[in-house]
Amino acid sequence: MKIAIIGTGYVGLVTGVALSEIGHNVTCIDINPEKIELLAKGISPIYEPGLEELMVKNIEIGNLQFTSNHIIGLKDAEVVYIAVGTPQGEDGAADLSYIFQAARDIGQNITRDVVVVTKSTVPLGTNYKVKELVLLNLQGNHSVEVVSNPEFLREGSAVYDSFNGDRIVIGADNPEAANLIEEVNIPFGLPIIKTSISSAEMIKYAANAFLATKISFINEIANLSEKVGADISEVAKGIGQDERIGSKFLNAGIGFGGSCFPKDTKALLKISEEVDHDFHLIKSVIDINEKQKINLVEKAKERFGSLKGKRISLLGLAFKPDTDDMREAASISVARNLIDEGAEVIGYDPIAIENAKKVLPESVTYVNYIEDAIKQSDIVFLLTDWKEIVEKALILSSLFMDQPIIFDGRNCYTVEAAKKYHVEYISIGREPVIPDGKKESKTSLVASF
Ligand SMILES: NC(=O)C1=CN([C@@H]2O[C@H](COP(=O)(O)OP(=O)(O)OC[C@H]3O[C@@H](n4cnc5c(N)ncnc54)[C@H](O)[C@@H]3O)[C@@H](O)[C@H]2O)C=CC1
Ligand SMILES: O=C(O)[C@H]1O[C@H](OP(=O)(O)OP(=O)(O)OC[C@H]2O[C@@H](n3ccc(=O)[nH]c3=O)[C@H](O)[C@@H]2O)[C@H](O)[C@@H](O)[C@@H]1O
Repeated sequence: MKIAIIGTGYVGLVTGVALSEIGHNVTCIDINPEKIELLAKGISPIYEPGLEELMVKNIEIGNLQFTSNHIIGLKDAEVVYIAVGTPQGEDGAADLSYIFQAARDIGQNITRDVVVVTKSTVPLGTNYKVKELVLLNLQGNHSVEVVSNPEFLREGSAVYDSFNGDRIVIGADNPEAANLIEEVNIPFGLPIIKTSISSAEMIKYAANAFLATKISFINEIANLSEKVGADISEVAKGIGQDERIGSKFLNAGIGFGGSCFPKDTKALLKISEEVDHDFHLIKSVIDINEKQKINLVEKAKERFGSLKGKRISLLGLAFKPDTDDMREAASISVARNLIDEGAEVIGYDPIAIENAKKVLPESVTYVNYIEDAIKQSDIVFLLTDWKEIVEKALILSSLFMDQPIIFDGRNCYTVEAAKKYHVEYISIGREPVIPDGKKESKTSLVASF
């Protein structure tokens, strides 16, 4: 089938590549000409494991094209996906300006009957507005249907998720349009759930809000556990074994970040306010998360009294491992707060440094190797559990720091491991580890590395 995708960000690009991989002829359109130039050369502008290889393969076999020209991209398209951003607006509601512009672009440039599929996360009722706008801008006599097809991929495993997702939601009021989009998706071999447009729009917000709630819940239990002498790792294991609860998304830490949970929880709150619904729970989820982001800074202040002049390395700057996305990353609030306290901040990330430079305070300095970050530090903050960081931070701190101390925002190590390496170790929802006895010799540490 001939498909056009508007927007080649995390969602649009991955969707375009995945649809081309299952045999569709896909043209991805973006208003950013630099992105399109890179993409046309087979270079992915984002770091996403496995994406570039699949993209190059489908460009070569002729299933995948890129353009910044809507006239070229929309010509003859039978299905048009909207995958533009819906960032948080000033009042917390989703900013729909990119969605509405995409709808106008579609209306002005389609050359045949189309089904418009909204992949972007949009508030209730948006799909109807999209249909209206497409029709209003239509240049010919074409029929237009809209389908809500929310996306559930996670950054860092977006390609895997596209082919292994738990479900595909198709929300449509018109059964023929729903059937067409089902046909597009059948080769994925995933369960398909058909709903009304409004239910599909709500499913996306409800899914993200539920996951965010699970995280804020476990973070509150972690904070309480610290005060009463329980250990959150044991508690999470104990409750996660109950199939009704499930073990996923029970990792306590420094709160959820990223391009979606923070904005989607706020957008859901706004949606509720607009219909006079007092959504108390989601308000608490957001508040808990705000506080949780600076949990480690508070702990460091308590431990040292003052952080003035302390050299603190932040290990992991992206909002989660395996991505270069810095949107709402915990490192942003942590760096700002540490600098306000007079600390010197050193940043390290395996992939996200260039993006981090655009959003972290100017006074942050960066190093290209984790070894250098730790060697220069009085205190280590572990913020993102990249595999490399987890493998190296504990042992390198033990090796290179005079008085090794790690504040771990992702609970990467066991208490036993911290004790073994004689590292002072402060994590979330667990007893701090205060090292006792003599540190192992450097030779024996190097040997075990
Ligand atoms: N990032 C993620 O992991 C997920 C995002 N979503 C949702 O998907 C949507 C897209 O998110 P991202 O891919 O992260 O956004 P993004 O900001 O990375 O990419 C959006 C792209 O759309 C382009 N664009 C904007 N207006 C355009 C127009 N009129 N014509 C052509 N291109 C245009 C921009 O230049 C940009 O490249 C959002 O609603 C988001 O909430 C849903 C699931 C996962
Ligand atoms: O709508 C979206 O954009 C996407 O949002 C999330 O995906 P993503 O933000 O890429 O990443 P997650 O793995 O969900 O992590 C989000 C944040 O929660 C944090 N988290 C996650 C899990 C956990 O147990 N604890 C925890 O603190 C992560 O560190 C990260 O900061 C959802 O998992 C996707 O299903 C959804 O499509």
